[in-house]
Amino acid sequence: MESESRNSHHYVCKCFYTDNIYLKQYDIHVSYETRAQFRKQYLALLNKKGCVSEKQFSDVCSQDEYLSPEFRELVNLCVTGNHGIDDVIQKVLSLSAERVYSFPVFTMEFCNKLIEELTNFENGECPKGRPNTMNKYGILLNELGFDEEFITPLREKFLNPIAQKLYPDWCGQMLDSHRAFVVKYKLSEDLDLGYHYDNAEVTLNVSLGKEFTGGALFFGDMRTERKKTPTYSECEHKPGTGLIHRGQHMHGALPIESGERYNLIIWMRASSVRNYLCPMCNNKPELVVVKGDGDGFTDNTNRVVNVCTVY
Ligand SMILES: O=C(O)CCC(=O)C(=O)O
Ligand SMILES: [Fe+2]
Repeated sequence: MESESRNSHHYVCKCFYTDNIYLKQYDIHVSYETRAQFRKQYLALLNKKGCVSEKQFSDVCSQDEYLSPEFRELVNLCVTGNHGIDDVIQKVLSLSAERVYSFPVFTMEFCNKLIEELTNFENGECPKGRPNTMNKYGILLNELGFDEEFITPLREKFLNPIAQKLYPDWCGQMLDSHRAFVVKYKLSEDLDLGYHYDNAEVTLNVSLGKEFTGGALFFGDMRTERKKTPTYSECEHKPGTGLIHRGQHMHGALPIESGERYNLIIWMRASSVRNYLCPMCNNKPELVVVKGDGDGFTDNTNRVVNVCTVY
């Protein structure tokens, strides 16, 4: 029984990414690969259903238009044909740190809107949790109600196919939950982030802006492969662009020198691996029930440790 659940992966068919997309407003299911294909195939039908102006057509197309065109092309490459890791690596930028890649993710228009939302939330009265013990000014995206409508579909539809190609050895094909938050750095607030590894199998870190100098990420060794002479490389942030890396790849952030820096961090997790080995303590996890989403462990055994947790 145990080995069965250890080996059983979960799959979706490739068509999940492009077909059977329901447009509630027009009550039709469509396929969307490119805007040109979509226009050719559906414009007449949409016209009949009352989608008559160019603006209405653009609104229909814009469901994914917060994503940069290069990002959508990258995902398309990952889900169509039998492209291997080398084809995908050619489409992304390989950075100086080992197996750290960068690619455009969001449009700048979207980044600006997201920062505006985050600022409103920060200035509001709601009590706020913090993403982890290292950030005083971070914002957890589930507290903004962004998980269901934004991060979960982004992970399932777009990030999983990329992680699957780039990190098959880090369960890139089995990512089934996440913790998403925004970190913020500014001269009078948090300046930098200490050297650490993430509670994640694969991490995406997207720079949202605003304007800043300094604040580059630095990478060292993998947590479990510390070298005598540690490796060290720096990777700059570029607004709209994401960096993807293995969660266990040790890293930190250099001090910001001016301006304000906001980055969206998505720690992606695979229950199939962490259920057997906790990446934080390196032991078999002892499960403790918590309120909220927990850290990506699932309970196959019903063995839960009874301790008090402080929220
Ligand atoms: O400041 C950054 O861009 C990195 C943040 C980070 O590594 C983390 O929160 O895990
Ligand atoms: Fe990190």
